[in-house]
Amino acid sequence: MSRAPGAKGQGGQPVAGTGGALHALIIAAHGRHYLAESEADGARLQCVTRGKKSNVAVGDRVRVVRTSADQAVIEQIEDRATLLYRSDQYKSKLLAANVTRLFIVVATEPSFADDLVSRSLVAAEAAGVDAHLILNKTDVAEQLPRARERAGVYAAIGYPVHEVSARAHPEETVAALTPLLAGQSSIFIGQSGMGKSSLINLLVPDADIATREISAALDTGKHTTTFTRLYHLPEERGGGTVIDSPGFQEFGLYHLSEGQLERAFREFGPHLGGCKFYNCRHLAEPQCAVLQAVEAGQIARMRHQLYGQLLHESAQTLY
Ligand SMILES: Nc1nc2c(ncn2[C@@H]2O[C@H](COP(=O)(O)OP(=O)(O)OP(=O)(O)O)[C@@H](O)[C@H]2O)c(=O)[nH]1
Ligand SMILES: [Zn+2]
Repeated sequence: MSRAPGAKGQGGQPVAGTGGALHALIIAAHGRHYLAESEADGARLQCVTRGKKSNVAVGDRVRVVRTSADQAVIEQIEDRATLLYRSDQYKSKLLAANVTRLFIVVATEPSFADDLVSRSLVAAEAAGVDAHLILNKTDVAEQLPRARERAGVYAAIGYPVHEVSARAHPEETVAALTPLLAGQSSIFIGQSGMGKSSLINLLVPDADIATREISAALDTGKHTTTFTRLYHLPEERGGGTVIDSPGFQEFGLYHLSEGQLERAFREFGPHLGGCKFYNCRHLAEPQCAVLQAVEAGQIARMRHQLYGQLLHESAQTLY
């Protein structure tokens, strides 16, 4: 499949006989190339944006104008219910749009990073997305108590933790996760090796075929796991969609303001307002209710340290 000289060559004008604007859902993104699915008939369209804009995310609902049978230009992004993104000092990167639920996949082994889990939770809070943890590989018995204890820190502050084993108990895993996914627009994120692909393959029976099709349409060559894509869940299990994002090592949140950060640590909530200074940053101020809660063991030190790190990062943005 050749890629659109499309937009540029034809000035983005609709091709005669291909119809006018269409509503479509972005189901994959690879650099500035997107794959959209027509809401009318499910047709797949390779899309580009006008000019150098790259502010489109998987999960976006867009209005496109066809430039050929299978190519289109994105004209407009519909209002988003939610937008998840990460950022570094220099720029931000859209992760997914219109997601209602985020699942962070962790496992008994390899060991997971609290830093990445907490950053994902902060991103979810800031975006207004409901967040859950999936603790996979419960069959690895020796590591289970420790992993449970570590996941328990998140359960204690209100994030549901679902224990599954994609390999040893696939049917139970599907049964446990299906009601959580039905009718939702979900995203799965996780470090490499946690079993995210194994879970997606259980939940989306034709995920491999769909990925190959998307990869071919986007012309990504061998890099099949380096792009974010959206799958439809089987109707007989209640439908919904799930976005699989490639694993990443870093989850920068430089774009969040101090106020957003304070609110994104939900266990700080009951203590906010109890500080001596109304503009307390909860770092080293005297009579800070948050610091007192850390000392009293009511707030996990690890979480407070990350809060401090994120405040530091939010002061570093160059954009
Ligand atoms: N013991 C055990 N192993 C599992 C389970 N689920 C997945 N694995 C194994 O864990 C390894 C990683 O699984 P993947 O599904 O490839 O993990 P991933 O998180 O998608 O990792 P990347 O593909 O690197 O992003 C594979 O060898 C799986 O067979 C489980 O429930 N129990
Ligand atoms: Zn304070």
